Amino acid sequence: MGNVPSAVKHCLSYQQLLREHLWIGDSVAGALDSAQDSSQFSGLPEYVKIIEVGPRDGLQNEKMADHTEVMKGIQRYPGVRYPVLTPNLQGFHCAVAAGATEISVFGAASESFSKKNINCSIEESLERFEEVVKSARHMNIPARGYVSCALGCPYEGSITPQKVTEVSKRLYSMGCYEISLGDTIGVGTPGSMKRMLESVMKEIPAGALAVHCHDTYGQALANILTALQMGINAVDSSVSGLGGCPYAKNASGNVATEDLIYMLHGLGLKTGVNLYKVMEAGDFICKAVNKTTNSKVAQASIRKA
Ligand SMILES: CC(C)(COP(=O)([O-])OP(=O)([O-])OC[C@H]1O[C@@H](n2cnc3c(N)ncnc32)[C@H](O)[C@@H]1OP(=O)([O-])[O-])[C@@H](O)C(=O)NCCC(=O)NCCSC(=O)C[C@@](C)(O)CC(=O)[O-]
Repeated sequence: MGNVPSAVKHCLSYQQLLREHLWIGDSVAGALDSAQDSSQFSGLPEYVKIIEVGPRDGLQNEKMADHTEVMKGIQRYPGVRYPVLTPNLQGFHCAVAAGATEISVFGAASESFSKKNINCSIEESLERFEEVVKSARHMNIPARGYVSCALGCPYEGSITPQKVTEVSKRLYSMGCYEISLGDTIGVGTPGSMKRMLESVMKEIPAGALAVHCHDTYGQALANILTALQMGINAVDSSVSGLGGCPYAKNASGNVATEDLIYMLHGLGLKTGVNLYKVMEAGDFICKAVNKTTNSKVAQASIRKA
């Protein structure tokens, strides 16, 4: 990795740790001492897919080199997808050249956020995404779609469930296999999550939806539980709760992967992920970027040690 800056080196070893311990899915053995019982909750899925966004969302506020350098540096393993956010065709071609095996287009349900984040209107963004997703499909590269500001916008305040539904439907119709609904600034509550999902699920099946909850107001786990009860079984999270969006000032990171796993395993749901090994990855990356973990589970285990 000759001239790779140290932040990127950290990212590479971090990716490695996550791959080994999270994406490959070690067996879950005795992750929790507490009783595992989901019987009090109706409608929960048996298995929850966790989409680890730490290497991207978790580090996007850090001073780091371009993704090409990171993608070139990582060691590839069979069966592992290496997704990259691609705002336009230019980004798509760079990502493919760098070996991305999955891409995500990222739109918003708020005009103002769309303009700040990707410098175009919602309609223009959807036209660009059409081209990107079409190219991805030609190359058999799976495409995922994000809808930011699904529960509120840092510039416009509240966003209607209808708008979220409209943008999600367009992304789904163009061929995104999964739509991740982002509470970008973490202002949602179980009530607003339920209202938004009720609307979106009239157009898109639960199996093609994921939630992406930032934890600014401490509502992320409650919002995720609401989504699970409504039949969603894919959840984005970031190890140690690192991250935030450069265009959503004061928004905290995503829900911590450790806390999410703790809740899911406590409910008796399967994830295929070993909590302790994720905590090791969290400890590693926090030290590397000189941050304190936002994971309550990790904090509790530090206090216990
Ligand atoms: C989308 C752009 C690039 C438009 O930026 P722009 O300035 O409108 O682009 P442009 O087409 O006018 O081109 C200007 C220059 O940018 C270059 N350019 C054009 N496209 C690319 C590209 N893909 N990669 C590299 N370079 C690019 C292009 O080549 C040109 O270079 P020049 O000729 O001046 O040297 C910009 O606004 C941008 O980079 N936005 C991304 C910002 C970002 O990373 N935001 C955080 C992502 S996280 C998120 O959105 C939320 C999420 C997903 O986590 C979920 C949630 O929490 O809600």
